Amino acid sequence: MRPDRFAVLVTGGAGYIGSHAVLALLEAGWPVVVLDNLVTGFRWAVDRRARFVKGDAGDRELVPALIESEGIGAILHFAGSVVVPESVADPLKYYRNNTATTGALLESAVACGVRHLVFSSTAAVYGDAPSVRVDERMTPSPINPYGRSKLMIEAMLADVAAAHPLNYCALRYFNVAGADPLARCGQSTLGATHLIKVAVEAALGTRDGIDVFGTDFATPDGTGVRDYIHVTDLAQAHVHALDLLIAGPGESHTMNCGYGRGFSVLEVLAAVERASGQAIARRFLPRRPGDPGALIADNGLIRACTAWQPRHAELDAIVGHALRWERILTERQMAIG
Ligand SMILES: NC(=O)c1ccc[n+]([C@@H]2O[C@H](COP(=O)([O-])OP(=O)(O)OC[C@H]3O[C@@H](n4cnc5c(N)ncnc54)[C@H](O)[C@@H]3O)[C@@H](O)[C@H]2O)c1
Ligand SMILES: O=c1ccn([C@@H]2O[C@H](COP(=O)(O)OP(=O)(O)O[C@H]3O[C@H](CO)[C@H](O)[C@H](O)[C@H]3O)[C@@H](O)[C@H]2O)c(=O)[nH]1
Repeated sequence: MRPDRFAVLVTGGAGYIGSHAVLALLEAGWPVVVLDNLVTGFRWAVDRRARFVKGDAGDRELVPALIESEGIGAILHFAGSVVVPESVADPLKYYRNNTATTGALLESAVACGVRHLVFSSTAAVYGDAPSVRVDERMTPSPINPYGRSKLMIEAMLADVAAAHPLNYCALRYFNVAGADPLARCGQSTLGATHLIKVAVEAALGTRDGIDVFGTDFATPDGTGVRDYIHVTDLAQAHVHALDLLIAGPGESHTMNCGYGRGFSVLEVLAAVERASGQAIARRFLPRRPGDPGALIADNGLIRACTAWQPRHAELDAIVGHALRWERILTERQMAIG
């Protein structure tokens, strides 16, 4: 505990990335309050040392009351809708639950004098980037409503920080994967579409196999290349971002979160086969609409601005932890029947 410190509100703290961030904050000594409406998250995923409140991040009565009663001085804002194809089919859901909800959260934060906010942005803001390695100076150009809903929030944050005594870090996550190395939590999302999650499900037989979307990209083996970041390293980046906001002279930052290297779909499948000892059946299909061939983070900025030190960057570690968590989930589901 850091009794001299305020408490941190974690919206979406019952979700995949938020639940890992809660662990990182607790381990760094922060008192933590989680606010989550449980639309995709799980109450059991929240560490018992954190206070849990079920509710909406955009609730203009609940949030100010919570900020006042819990002594909240900073917000880590993970709550949102995250599925790209769904955002294409139902864009207004994304402008409501991402953009409008964050607007309401910011109103509460400003009204109550919250000074710091760390926001979950995404590499999806870059869209079809003109180069494989992207840095924060590139003009964002999202190609789907999900990315646009997040870029609108980045713009809103910049305006709010210019007008009020609140600074922020917008962290643009690349491809988040893996699970807590101590197996306390992991990705439990139902019907997930992320490659590593889908591949470990296929290895454990909870799905038949995997579709490989596109074999004709300008990449070494023709399949899509991504910068997979271990969720625990990403969670740690949030603790460093918070420290940066507190220490700094009120500046705000927009920073990539990735390792600066990429793996193809086939390399990921080979890693999952190595870790599980199971062959994964695959179908080769055309490209998914809107998929860039390769997307890799330039992470020079976060490395220069913070003391962030990735510890789990090896693909085998990311896949191994994801697989172990998937086994735990499968066993739990079998126990429930
Ligand atoms: N998973 C990725 O690869 C990835 C990549 C880039 C950015 N992000 C961003 O990171 C954040 C967390 O994503 P995740 O993968 O952990 O997703 P997730 O669905 O597991 O977590 C989101 C959490 O927010 C909660 N929630 C949603 N809307 C809410 C609301 N209005 N009020 C309160 N709680 C609400 C959900 O119940 C869930 O617990 C999201 O903002 C997402 O856009 C994720
Ligand atoms: O079943 C699958 C799933 C994925 N892929 C391929 O695997 C790669 C990674 O795909 P994911 O769906 O795991 O992730 P995306 O790169 O499409 O997008 C993810 O990372 C982005 C940032 O890089 C955004 O944050 C976005 O929200 C998040 O879903 C892509 O080449 C994709 O075509 C397959 O071949 N088969």
